[in-house]
Amino acid sequence: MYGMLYESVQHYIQEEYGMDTWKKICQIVDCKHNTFKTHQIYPDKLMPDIAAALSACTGESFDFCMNFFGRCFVRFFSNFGYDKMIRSTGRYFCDFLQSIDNIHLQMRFTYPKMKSPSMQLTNMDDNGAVILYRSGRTGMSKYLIGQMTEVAKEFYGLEMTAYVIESQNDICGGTAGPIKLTEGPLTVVVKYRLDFDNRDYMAKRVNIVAHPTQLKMPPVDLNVFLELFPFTFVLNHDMKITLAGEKIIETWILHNPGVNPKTFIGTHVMDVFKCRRPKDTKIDWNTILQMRTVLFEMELIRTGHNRDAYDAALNMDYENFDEMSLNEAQTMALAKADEFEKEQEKEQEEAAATKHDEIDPATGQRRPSVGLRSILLKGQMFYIKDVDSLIFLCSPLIENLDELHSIGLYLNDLNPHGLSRELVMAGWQHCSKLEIMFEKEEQRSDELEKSLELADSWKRQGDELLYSMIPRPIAERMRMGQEHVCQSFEEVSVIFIEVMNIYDSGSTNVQEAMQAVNTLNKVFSALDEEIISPFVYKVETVGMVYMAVSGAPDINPLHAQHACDLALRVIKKVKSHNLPDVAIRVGINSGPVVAGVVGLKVPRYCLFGDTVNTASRMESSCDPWKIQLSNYTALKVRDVGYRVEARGFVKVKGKGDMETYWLLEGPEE
Ligand code: HEM
Ligand SMILES: Nc1nc2c(ncn2[C@@H]2O[C@H](COP(=O)(O)OP(=O)(O)OP(=O)(O)O)[C@@H](O)[C@H]2O)c(=O)[nH]1
Repeated sequence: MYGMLYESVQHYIQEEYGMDTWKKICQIVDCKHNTFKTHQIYPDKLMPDIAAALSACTGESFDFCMNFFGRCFVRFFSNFGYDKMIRSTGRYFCDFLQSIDNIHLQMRFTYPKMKSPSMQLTNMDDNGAVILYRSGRTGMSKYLIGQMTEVAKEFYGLEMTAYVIESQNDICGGTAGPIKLTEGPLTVVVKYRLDFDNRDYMAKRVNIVAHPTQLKMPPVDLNVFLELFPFTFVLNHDMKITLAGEKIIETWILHNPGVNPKTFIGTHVMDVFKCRRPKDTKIDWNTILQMRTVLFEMELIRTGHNRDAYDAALNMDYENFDEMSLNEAQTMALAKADEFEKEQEKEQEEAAATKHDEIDPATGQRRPSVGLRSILLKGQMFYIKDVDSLIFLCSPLIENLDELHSIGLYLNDLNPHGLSRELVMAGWQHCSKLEIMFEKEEQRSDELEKSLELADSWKRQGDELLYSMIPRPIAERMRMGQEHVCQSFEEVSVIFIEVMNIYDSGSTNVQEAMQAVNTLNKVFSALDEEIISPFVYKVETVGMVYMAVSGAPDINPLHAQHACDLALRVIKKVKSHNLPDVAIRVGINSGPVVAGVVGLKVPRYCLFGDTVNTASRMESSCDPWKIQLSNYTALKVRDVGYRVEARGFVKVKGKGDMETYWLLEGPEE
């Protein structure tokens, strides 16, 4: 389904439910698109999936969400100026309801691959109407109610309520997916009752009094129609073709070279046509009689595709054929067809031999498939009382000159007054203009996609940098606008790790300094790898000292154990690096601290209090490759299985004699 529908959904979900809800929905439906491209096609199931996700996020029902999306679409397409098109469909809401098919048809140059639904107004009265919706997509039936409700309100000032009278295959679609009971695509058929004030429209219909001169009009000779609409055909009650325009017969011969042209007349319509729209329509007299306001699309069945046989068949003067010579013409046409087939096979072998590219280097376009494309006729079935027949007043649906050629037709085959030519030429110009526009749009949206990705990566890098200076929970609070983030913690464990013998600060040797920086970087990177948030948080590095904390900013009752685990891990890890002469020593102390972000230019998360000073002393008075715990920390972890050894009383600067412990190992695994 085209991106335009998804753009409207994304726009209004973000506007009415917020960006976070939209992000959550994208996560749920695994949608990778930051934006949707208007003219790009996306999976149909995404629409019901997004509705199911919105329903899960908001508690609204699935139907409510699909109805909401339908309303979003109508509100959104005004951005493209389509509201003017809706307003011009007719004075009354019923006029609009009968023009929806046409609206989609007129948009087929802009959305060439559109598979739009078909709508048929089957009944009207003062209080509303009944409309029949057919589509190859599941899950859109409530979407349509939203669209019609919004159009009725926005463009006709009508309050409309709609409900489903009966339906077939109207299942929700989406990833859960329709359970395909039958092979091939499902056709969804839904009949709605629309309740709205329709008195004006009904009154208008009654008041149109035919002018007296119109009352006694002479019947029109059907051949006039066939001249005006050379692709037209007439059907009797058995739905057999009783009359046909010159061009439809010619085209049928062209597409069915071996068949006797005379057989076209008298054949059942469904033996020579496929009904493309409305889907799955029963082609019988009574059904079609009910569908006079519906736009039909009939595709001519073709059995063959060769020009020469056509010329041969066309140049035959069938009028004077008796049965025998008629077969002669057929034989000749078939011989021509065989010849053509052989030529084609030879050409394809040559093409295969010369690595015939699918893409024509001259135009960069895919080479058209050899042979003729079938022709699609669009029109309405009218009942002509005088001859008690149905006439299919139609024109060929041809988008551009390439398509005209691929069907084997020329501009002068198209009826001059039927606007088909103008449409083809306009379509052709429109398409080429559109192609340029699409390319530009593709380019712009690719650039937008790239800049969004770049912005994303910068944001990620910025976040990483920020989180390296400030713990994530603190950064999020500051991002939400919380000013001075300062907190006191009853008890944390502070860890100081010093890298020793790495550099003689008195030395002036640059080489040594460079070497020291490299080694320090290796050791600190190894320490960084052991920091597992939210259990332990890296606070800072000052010179050769690496400071960490457990129990802030995330409260953590096991802070002492996590601090000791970190210490044991880093001793083991740095030892495993076997860096010559390098050693580390670790000091840990537990107690209360105050923590907060200080500084504007380079904000830092800092800890304050005597607990920090003591932890630092535990490190600075520790032996290489050892972990020294304060008395308080040692008693805390000894009770939970950590092996500690009393070091005795240590003279600690600014603290006097302190009883400290060595940490030997963690609890038995
Ligand atoms: C000028 C306005 C409109 C434009 C440009 C437009 C265009 C489209 C496009 C591009 C699609 C997607 C089809 C596909 O990707 O295959 C679509 C689908 C659809 N349109 Fe329209 N449309 C318009 C007005 C309307 C209105 C007014 C209604 C009904 C009140 C309507 C009913 C639908 C429905 C129900 C679908 C869903 C597809 C389905 O059910 O199979 N459209 N339309
Ligand atoms: N890296 C780091 N070290 C700290 C912090 N707070 C205190 N210290 C260290 O803890 C030790 C004890 O601090 P104090 O009791 O204030 O001692 P001081 O007199 O300021 O500093 P010294 O000259 O080392 O005695 C000192 O070595 C400080 O450098 C801190 O937030 N970060």
